[in-house]
Amino acid sequence: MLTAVSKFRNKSGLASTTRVMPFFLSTFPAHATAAPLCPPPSPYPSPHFRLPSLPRRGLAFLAAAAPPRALPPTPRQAMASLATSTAAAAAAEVTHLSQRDAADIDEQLMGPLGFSVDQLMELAGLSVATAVAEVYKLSEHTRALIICGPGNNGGDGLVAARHLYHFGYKPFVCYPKRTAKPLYSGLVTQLESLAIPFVPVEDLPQDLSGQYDIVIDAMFGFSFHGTPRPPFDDLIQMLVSLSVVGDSAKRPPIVSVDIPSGWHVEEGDVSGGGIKPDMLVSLTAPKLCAKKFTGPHHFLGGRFVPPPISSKYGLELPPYPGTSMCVRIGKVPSVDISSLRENYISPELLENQVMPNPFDQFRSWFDEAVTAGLREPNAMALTTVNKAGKPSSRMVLLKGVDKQGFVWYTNYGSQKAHDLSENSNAALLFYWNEMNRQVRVEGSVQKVSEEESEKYFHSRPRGSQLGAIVSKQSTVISGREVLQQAYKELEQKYSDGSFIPKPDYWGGYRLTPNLFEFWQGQQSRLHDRLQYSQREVGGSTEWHIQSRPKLARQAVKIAVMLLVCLMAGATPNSHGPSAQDVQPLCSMVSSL
Ligand SMILES: NC(=O)C1=CN([C@@H]2O[C@H](COP(=O)(O)OP(=O)(O)OC[C@H]3O[C@@H](n4cnc5c(N)ncnc54)[C@H](O)[C@@H]3O)[C@@H](O)[C@H]2O)[C@H](O)CC1
Ligand SMILES: [K+]
Repeated sequence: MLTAVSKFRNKSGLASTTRVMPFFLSTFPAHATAAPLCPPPSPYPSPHFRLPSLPRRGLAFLAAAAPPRALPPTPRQAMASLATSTAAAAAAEVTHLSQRDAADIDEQLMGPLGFSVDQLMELAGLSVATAVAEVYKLSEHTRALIICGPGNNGGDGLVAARHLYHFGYKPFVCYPKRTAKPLYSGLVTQLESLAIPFVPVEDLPQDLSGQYDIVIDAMFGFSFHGTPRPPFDDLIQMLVSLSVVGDSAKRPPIVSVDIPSGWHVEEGDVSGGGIKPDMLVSLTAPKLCAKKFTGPHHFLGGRFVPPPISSKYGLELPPYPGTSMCVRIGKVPSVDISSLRENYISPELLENQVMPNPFDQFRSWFDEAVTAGLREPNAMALTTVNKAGKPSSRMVLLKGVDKQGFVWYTNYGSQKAHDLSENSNAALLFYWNEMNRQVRVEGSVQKVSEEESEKYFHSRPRGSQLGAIVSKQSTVISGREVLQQAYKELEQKYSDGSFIPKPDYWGGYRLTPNLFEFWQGQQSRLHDRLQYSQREVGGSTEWHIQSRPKLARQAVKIAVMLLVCLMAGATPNSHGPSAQDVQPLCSMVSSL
């Protein structure tokens, strides 16, 4: 039974992250065998419980099983990936503003369009914080130094500092030229109430690398002109020296808000000796200097541009994905795959905590995955192997599970069906990323009865029934229109709501397991793994559990015993160690 759920940590992007699994306190009730897949409280009917219909992708040119969509871990992650995909397409069309147009837009927004500076600054600062959090994960970039200038760019920095604090970062603010206006003093008071340290310029170390994991440059925005005056000249130089450190992994990344401070708003880094930020968060629309930005992460923030501004200035801006406050623009950086690393933090998975029957254990984890709001937790990778020993995998949707096995439906003319007709052995894999959990199931596969397939077929929406008839899986067709045309014709044929017969070439399969493996990711790759295999005991088959950590502990015990013998100089011919010698080591072994 699920008794506690906490929010999942975000996982995505380019750096290592720590994922904390919500803590599930499991009590394993005796009735668990009869627990439903979804929703949890109702009993599950025989022959197997049917999962509710979930949305499927459209049919491709090579007609294929409708694969489940990828499981997006959190809405924010989904947004992040969408942001990334939107970006490439949009990059070419994004409008870049002149200094004058940027100032004009500002005036329009805060004049006839009814915005206040506080509002815009809040949205701008929030965009900066969300863009930073999307790229620079908390686990590796905790300490953030935000250097704020005297104008609104500095105000954006103060707001971003507050949001970063609430996201879990540890902000430090350097704000040498404070502005007396209530808006700014309010922002300072808010930061003080969070005990965010304000660092005087003279207390900053010459080399910022040791003390901060990320530096946010919020000194100057689009109203900057000339050359920077003290103390910003020195601060900018500090960031310049930081950005020339060769190995970017060894220094904190620099994030510039709207304009890399000190750059000409339209011409960019004219002298070539200016800041070279790793990330630029353009606000409202990128300014002309952003064309000279060569860092890996260019984002757009300030999701407040109303249509009158867009049309007046002919703004072409990328759409913001979902509810995101920022969108990546520009080239998507190539990721070093080997650096993608998760540190899993989960409750322990111990032998004495799981149910003796793996079907019950599966149901318990499945119900927890559903309750935790995972998308399509019934998506599973099905691996089949043909008679030549060639394996192939694809995602399918589990449609039912009971003590007889795992059921899914498909076209009997598909590749998987062909493989299964030659070799009934198959494997299933469930991967519940956000819960740091994976379940492997292996066994043999048989077709379900025609009656069972009929029953399920007619429980599906009529559209899916027609889709199953139209889709001749794994056959090459000349185009999508062929399917659409066939679908249309069938739709017409059955427009009177009459009975749609199940085609012979469509039906279910059931995998009868002989092995289950439950995996739970743990810190430092010391994952928990419990395997259930079958054993013949007194003429009947029983499930037997083995755990990897247990095996590892046994190995350690043996090694320590061996050490005891070696230390005591024991050989087959010697008398071996005395009881006194062995006593402390034996206590150690038994405590393992
Ligand atoms: N509509 C929007 O796009 C929004 C933008 N926001 C942010 O506001 C800045 C622009 O703010 P603004 O106050 O006009 O100017 P700056 O912050 O760039 O700085 C002005 C400030 O700096 C001083 N200054 C100018 N040049 C120098 C120099 N050479 N040396 C020293 N000091 C200099 C000047 O005297 C002023 O005091 C925009 O970029 C966005 O970041 C809003 O927050 C949201 C709406
Ligand atoms: K800036």
